[in-house]
Amino acid sequence: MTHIGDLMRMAPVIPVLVIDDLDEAKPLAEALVAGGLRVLEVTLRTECAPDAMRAMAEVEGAIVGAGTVNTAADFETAKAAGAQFIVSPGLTPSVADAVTQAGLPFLPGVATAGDIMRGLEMGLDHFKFFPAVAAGGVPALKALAAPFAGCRFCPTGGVGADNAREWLAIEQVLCVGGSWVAPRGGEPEWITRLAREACGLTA
Ligand SMILES: O=C[C@H](O)COP(=O)(O)O
Ligand SMILES: CC(=O)C(=O)O
Repeated sequence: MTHIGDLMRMAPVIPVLVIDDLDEAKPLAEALVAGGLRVLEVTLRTECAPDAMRAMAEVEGAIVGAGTVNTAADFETAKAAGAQFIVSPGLTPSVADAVTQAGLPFLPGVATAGDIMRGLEMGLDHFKFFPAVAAGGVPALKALAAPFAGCRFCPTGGVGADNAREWLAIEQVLCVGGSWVAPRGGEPEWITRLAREACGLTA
């Protein structure tokens, strides 16, 4: 099984995608992969998200997972759509059990020390820090990460081209998540350019 840490190390940014129009899904994946971003999080926030995941998985090189997996039922939807990894804004036993039993890479959201401790009790040590800016920004994650040296993070929520480097400079941050690399309705050429710029963030 691919470990979530391996996916987090593939590029500095995991695009967080909200797809309204199924026809845009495959061109969007092509544009992001062309720009160097292969790990794609499709949020289950729109009706077409499961079909969008199926369409995007046809793109060579794309690794398509589901985000906004808030319940065990959402997990079943994601699994049926072929999700290769699972992202959740939070951490609950029902979602964590379902994902780990299925053996899929899992990136649950945490925002407090208690969240991280519950994750560690479940055998998890890679987390989304969400909502990154609203939960206190870079100083909050630095303080939170200090007692949990073995944990790794993907800050998401308010991260953009203007502040991503600051987050990526934190030793325990493997990548960031964000929607800025794929603005809704953006032209593919523009999205490829944004993806290339995102790939250069750790250069
Ligand atoms: O809910 C928001 C997503 O996690 C992405 O956040 P963002 O649009 O601030 O990048
Ligand atoms: C925000 C978030 O973590 C998600 O939609 O999965």
